Amino acid sequence: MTGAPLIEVEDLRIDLDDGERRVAAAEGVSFRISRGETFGLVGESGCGKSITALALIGLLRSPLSIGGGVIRFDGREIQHLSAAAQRDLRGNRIAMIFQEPMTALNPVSPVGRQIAEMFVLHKGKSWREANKLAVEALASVRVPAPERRVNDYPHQLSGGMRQRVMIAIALACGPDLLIADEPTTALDVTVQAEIIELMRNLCAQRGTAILMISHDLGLVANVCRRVAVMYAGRIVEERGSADIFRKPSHPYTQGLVDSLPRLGSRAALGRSRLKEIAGVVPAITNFPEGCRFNPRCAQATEMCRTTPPETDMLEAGGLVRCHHHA
Ligand SMILES: Nc1ncnc2c1ncn2[C@@H]1O[C@H](COP(=O)(O)OP(=O)(O)OP(=O)(O)O)[C@@H](O)[C@H]1O
Repeated sequence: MTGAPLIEVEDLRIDLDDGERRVAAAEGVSFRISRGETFGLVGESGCGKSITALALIGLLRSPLSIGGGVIRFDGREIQHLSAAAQRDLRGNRIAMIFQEPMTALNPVSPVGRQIAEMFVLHKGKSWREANKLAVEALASVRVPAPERRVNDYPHQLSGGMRQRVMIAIALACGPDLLIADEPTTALDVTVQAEIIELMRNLCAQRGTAILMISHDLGLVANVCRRVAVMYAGRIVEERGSADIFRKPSHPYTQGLVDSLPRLGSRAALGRSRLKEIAGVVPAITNFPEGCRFNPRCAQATEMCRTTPPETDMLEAGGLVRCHHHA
């Protein structure tokens, strides 16, 4: 590990331009991830997690675009790289896996070929060599009988096996950063745990940093050392994973913690309902004045309705954006 961050996001703003006006879908987003570190981005659907990830890898497309701020990867500003250099960065140094592997995999190409392609395109290997490496890559993600499975098409594999193939493709070139956006949301719980364990182990062995994105705070805190909580396009709290559970500082984080089933609790046993956060995430075009969480917050005061809170450093370590933080 070196002291310099692997990726550094400073005051990032993402604009949505609907042809008539330009609004900020995300703003003031700042965080850093060191080499080999595990960092989570958590929040309900629509808070801006995925668009932040897409901005990091230069894949935002119209009507969304970067409206301000800086993204540095290994000291270089991503926005100022040529399209070819950005492509190279994506294949070689930053990889991404998504919720539904079927949309990322090519349905008419055997999975072995799709893995081998990474070695040919990004590492200059011959097809013969790349095919051998593809079998090894499938074995590394514990796909049984990899020498036969390389010939399978994506539809011949289960959801869990397809996600293993995606991990093999993502890690083929030995990236420095793996972005995992809801990687197991479509899978059932036991398969989910296996895939997370596999991803975590492989990245730890290879020193690959993870940016994990999910609506599930329990899952993210289990995998990541640090967690940033996002609400309505802003990071509202950033803490060490253990602290987030022990002493959440922002009322929104508190709400996310309260909505998690606890082992052995009545809710976990299905006998009572979990405590949900009342209300919904506002649409981008309708962010409230002041603190964006104020309409859903039991602690909101007049100041919360008029003045956006600044980011405060917490004595115990971490950051929070709330006028009345704990
Ligand atoms: N191509 C697009 N055009 C217009 N709005 C978009 C587009 N992509 C995302 N958005 C909007 O940007 C906001 C943030 O979306 P984003 O996908 O980042 O949320 P998220 O927190 O990742 O949630 P989810 O888990 O549902 O993907 C949402 O309000 C979404 O509707």
